Amino acid sequence: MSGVVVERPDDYVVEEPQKNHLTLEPFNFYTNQLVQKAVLIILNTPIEKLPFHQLWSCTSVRICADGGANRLYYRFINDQERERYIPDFIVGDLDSLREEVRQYYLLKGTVVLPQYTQYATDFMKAIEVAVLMHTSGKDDLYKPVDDDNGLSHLVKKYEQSEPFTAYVAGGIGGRFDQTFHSINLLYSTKAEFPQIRIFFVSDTDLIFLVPEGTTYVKYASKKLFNQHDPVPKLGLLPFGKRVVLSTVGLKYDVQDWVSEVGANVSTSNGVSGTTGFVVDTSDDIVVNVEISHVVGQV
Ligand SMILES: Nc1ncnc2c1ncn2[C@@H]1O[C@H](COP(=O)(O)OP(=O)(O)OP(=O)(O)O)[C@@H](O)[C@H]1O
Ligand SMILES: Cc1ncc(C[n+]2csc(CCO)c2C)c(N)n1
Repeated sequence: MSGVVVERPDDYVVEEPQKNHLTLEPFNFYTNQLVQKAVLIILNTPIEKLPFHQLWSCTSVRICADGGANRLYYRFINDQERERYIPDFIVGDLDSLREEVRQYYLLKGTVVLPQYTQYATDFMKAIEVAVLMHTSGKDDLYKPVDDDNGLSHLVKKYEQSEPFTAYVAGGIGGRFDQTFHSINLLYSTKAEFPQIRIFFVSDTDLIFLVPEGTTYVKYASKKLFNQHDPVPKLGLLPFGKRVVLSTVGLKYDVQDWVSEVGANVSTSNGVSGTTGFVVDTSDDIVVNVEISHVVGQV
């Protein structure tokens, strides 16, 4: 079998790579500082166990995909709390949006954008809003938009979009086709909107695409995203093509290791790197890192 696996100590100091690389800082939202150009997309899955306040305060545009607005609304027990968290947009076919929720956010100034097409998911529609907000066409979102598929046309009209980060609350771990759709969007948005960097935040994991090439995943400390496990669990998941992987800073570092669905896949690996780890991959893969935060901490 090709490739080598090397077991590392629980804490392993990793230097930033010398060669040309991409740096990702997926855990920055925990620092409560605004991540430049970040948006929050709230999907229709439970949000109670997410680090919600950090996600909210690190983003400047907040978009609910249809029933995601219900999740936001019912997260709060009274209007005094609720009115501090007003989304900018609610978008989708609106078959899940509760009437009292729609009324409330409309009164508070949220733009409600019906998009009735049944050839795109509400999540995809939310991504289109996020993209448009980073183009010169953002003002069009505040004018009437064709309510079937108008967003897709607008997105095509304004091609250039500035790079930005999208944190996605939920979308993983619920219905299996929806979960797979979320994973698929990591690949399809890279092709269609390469300027977006998507990070899914689930109850248990941070999930993101690591593109072909060398990526340095950087953080101040493992404690920032996981206070329970000194070696947070991690998976290197080749949902796309067969890949050849080399890593530095994982509990089970691999070198020239061939990985594909149906053969070897590195699951139940762990993060050893004290302030970062490096993944070198011949094609795009998905990485999940186990997160945990102290219960009760905002
Ligand atoms: N059970 C689930 N598991 C994972 N993600 C979900 C689940 N339900 C909804 N989502 C995500 O939340 C988004 C909004 O969902 P909502 O239930 O409001 O609309 P829907 O009409 O059921 O979904 P869609 O029309 O997008 O298929 C979906 O597009 C999807 O990304
Ligand atoms: C080949 C194909 N498969 C499934 C759907 C159904 N679908 C996909 S997204 C969506 C919107 C849900 O709000 C619906 C119903 C389709 N149109 N085409």
